[in-house]
Amino acid sequence: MFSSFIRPTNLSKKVMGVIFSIYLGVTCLITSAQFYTEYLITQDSILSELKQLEATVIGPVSSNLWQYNLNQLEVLSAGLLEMPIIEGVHIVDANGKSIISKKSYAPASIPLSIFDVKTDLNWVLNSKEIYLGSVTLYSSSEVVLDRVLFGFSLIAIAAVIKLFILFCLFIWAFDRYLAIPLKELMSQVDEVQAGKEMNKRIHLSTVENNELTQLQSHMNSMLSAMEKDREQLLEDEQTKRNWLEDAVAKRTEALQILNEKLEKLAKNDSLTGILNRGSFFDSAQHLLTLSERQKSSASLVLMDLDHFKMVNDTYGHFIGDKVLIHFTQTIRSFLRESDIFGRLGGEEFAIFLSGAGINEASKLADKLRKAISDSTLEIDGKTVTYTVSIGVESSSPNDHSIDDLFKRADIKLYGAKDKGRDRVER
Ligand SMILES: Nc1nc2c(ncn2[C@@H]2O[C@H](COP(=O)(O)OP(=O)(O)OP(=O)(O)O)[C@@H](O)[C@H]2O)c(=O)[nH]1
Repeated sequence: MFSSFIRPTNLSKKVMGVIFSIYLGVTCLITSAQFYTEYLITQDSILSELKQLEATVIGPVSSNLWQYNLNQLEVLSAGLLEMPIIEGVHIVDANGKSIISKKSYAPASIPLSIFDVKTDLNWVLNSKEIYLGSVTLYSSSEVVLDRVLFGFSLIAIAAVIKLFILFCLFIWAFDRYLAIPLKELMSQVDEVQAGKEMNKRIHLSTVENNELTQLQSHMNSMLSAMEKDREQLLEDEQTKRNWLEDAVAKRTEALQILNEKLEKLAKNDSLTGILNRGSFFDSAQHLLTLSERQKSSASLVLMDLDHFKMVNDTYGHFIGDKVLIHFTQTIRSFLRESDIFGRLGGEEFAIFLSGAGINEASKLADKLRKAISDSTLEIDGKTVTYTVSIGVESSSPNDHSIDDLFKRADIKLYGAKDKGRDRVER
């Protein structure tokens, strides 16, 4: 019946159990003390009633005993036994011999306790008091209990009613001031825990300022501190992430630049910056295949500086290098974007011209030769001039490999050298 009334929490059950056990124990103790006190008071009142009775009957009993009228004594004692508070009557003579001994209860059902009042019987003759014996009236616990029972029943019923009313009031108060707010607090804590909103706070519907509202404000302070910490953590994490992304981006950029440099180094000649032998032949082969497919012509211009050893020997390697750079820059200024220019090694260079026939290539070669032989270099106060020999060869439909074209151009170049240098052979 109470299970729906009491909030189903272990705490409430435990608190109720403890409080009601204590309350029940205390109530039982007080009720027992009340009952015992009532018993003693009732017993005293019965004793005084017995004494009054004895005082009333002492005259007739003494008279009958003086006359030794046993029949009258029998009737008198039977009459006394009829009274509800008397359980027994005992009359003895002056020698202590029992004359009347009557009990209202059966020998098998002796009461728990028996108490009595005893009075001596005297007879006055010629102003002289003669001792006749004594009369004792008995009463018992049964009589006291009979009287007390009603009052005690009232006390017990009042105690049970009080207990029940207090029980209900306590449950209501416990529920109203503790169980409901606690349940509300728990459900809001669960909501905060389950939800993603960090700014959510606990808000109890009770407005009284008590330990629960203090707990609520402590919890809210804790939640605020947690939110602040979390925000700080997120901020730190974001800063770290930004720093990391920045570092990765910088490193990637550096790697890209390095890769480009490496690629350039692998493909280009370190002194002149134009394609090296390997890259030149790769690109030239690719373009030759393309020209072959497009059935267009292509030409290879092979160049070798004349008596370059002498330049080195005369001016030194440093100036020799400057001459190589000057040669490269001069040739490059005559070329188109689509032309391929490379250093094959030492002082030997080559140009691959896509879409150019032998005439066009020879014309260009002559322009180049003339530009070189006309140029004058002023280095460290020294004037240097030099020439170049050129062999020109155009592709034929049978040229699948750049090596074939190169071999033929090389022969032409040697021809130019043989014929006196500073010449173009085709
Ligand atoms: N300064 C410099 N000299 C180089 C470089 N590469 C090769 N040489 C020199 O170029 C010279 C080439 O000499 P040779 O092969 O005898 O040819 P040449 O003297 O030009 O004579 P011909 O080709 O017959 O006209 C050598 O002395 C090499 O040391 C370089 O990168 N820098």
